[in-house]
Amino acid sequence: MSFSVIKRSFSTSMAKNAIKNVTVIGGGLMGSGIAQVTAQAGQNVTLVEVNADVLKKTETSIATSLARVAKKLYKDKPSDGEKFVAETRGRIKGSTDPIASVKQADLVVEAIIENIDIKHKLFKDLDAAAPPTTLFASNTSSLSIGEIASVTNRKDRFGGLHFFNPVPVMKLLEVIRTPETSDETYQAFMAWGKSIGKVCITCKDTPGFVVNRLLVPYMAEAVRMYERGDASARDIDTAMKLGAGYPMGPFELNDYVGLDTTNFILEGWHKKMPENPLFEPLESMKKLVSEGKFGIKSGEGYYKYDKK
Ligand SMILES: CCCCCCCC(=O)CC(=O)SCCNC(=O)CCNC(=O)[C@H](O)C(C)(C)COP(=O)(O)OP(=O)(O)OC[C@H]1O[C@@H](n2cnc3c(N)ncnc32)[C@H](O)[C@@H]1OP(=O)(O)O
Ligand SMILES: NC(=O)C1=CN([C@@H]2O[C@H](COP(=O)(O)OP(=O)(O)OC[C@H]3O[C@@H](n4cnc5c(N)ncnc54)[C@H](O)[C@@H]3O)[C@@H](O)[C@H]2O)C=CC1
Repeated sequence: MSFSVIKRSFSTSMAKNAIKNVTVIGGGLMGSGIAQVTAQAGQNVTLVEVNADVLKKTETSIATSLARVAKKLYKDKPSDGEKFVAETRGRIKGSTDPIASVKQADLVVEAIIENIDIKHKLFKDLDAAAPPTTLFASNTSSLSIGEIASVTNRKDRFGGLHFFNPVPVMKLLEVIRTPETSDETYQAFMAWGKSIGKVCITCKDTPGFVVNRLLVPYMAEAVRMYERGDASARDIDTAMKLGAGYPMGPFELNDYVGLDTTNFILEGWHKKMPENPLFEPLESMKKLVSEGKFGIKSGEGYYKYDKK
């Protein structure tokens, strides 16, 4: 009896605190997807970018992705698909003013470039501007959530929400709690992840969390095999797709994510953990990055791509 009373008051307080207004900072590859899936779930999104031109590009990429989702969801009724796209887009408001964008926010998800100094500057400004109840999260791939949160006065209301690329397709959300993230914040993150259709797992604030801590060494060993001449990149990719059931081989995935990103992660972890041989930098990847060959986004990485 007393249990059911407690349960009711807990769920009432959760319902009262449900996240409805989300601000996403950064509308690149990840931020555009995060904004899209949040709006698809019926929540209001403010999407912040550095200028109007980038916002326009973000808007186009969300429209393209939404059209793919609509085609799948409403294949027998295209008019409903059009309505879905229009309504979802209508819930996303673009902004170039991060300070104003957080005034009404229940949750802020940061997805700007992977640079600790730039993230620190942003969160310092947002912390001063946002209501004390606003929850903050970073989508960082490789940095420490605690270190990012250290410049704010809301370390208990700060955690990691790590999405996967492409966000509209990948079902996983890693919810990261630091030793200072409160239980209430953690529960709110888990509930929010579920509300936008993701399957949440929890991980401590350790380098790479779960997926990247396993994926990066795997990818690095594949590159070492190629550098030793054991097998070609194409054959390693074919082997891992047909022999291990991966949707993409390690070189295709590397080109898809961006070699600049994986190289940055590896170098950062090598600097932090120089004794760990898994994170030794990769000569072929460093060379490609120095030549501006970042993978699909630049037209060439381990493979060549037609520029659209
Ligand atoms: C090296 C490690 C370094 C880590 C660096 C940091 C990175 C991180 O922090 C975390 C990460 O994100 S790690 C990367 C995780 N992502 C992956 O592993 C993707 C693996 N690839 C795939 O799942 C499929 O090839 C994929 C889904 C991408 C494409 O599938 P297909 O090859 O079958 O191609 P499609 O037929 O075009 O697509 C399949 C269905 O998905 C829909 N779709 C794809 N992209 C979409 C998008 N952007 N928006 C909306 N819908 C999308 C597409 O419509 C299709 O749907 P169906 O028609 O129903 O099949
Ligand atoms: N690329 C990937 O597969 C994944 C990346 N991540 C993480 O997500 C974050 C974003 O990565 P991507 O979307 O790949 O990068 P991206 O380079 O595609 O997008 C970053 C966007 O942030 C914008 N930006 C930079 N500074 C800003 C600021 N102060 N205010 C507002 N916007 C700003 C840039 O204009 C750019 O459009 C990084 O922390 C990355 O580690 C996480 C999961 C997967």
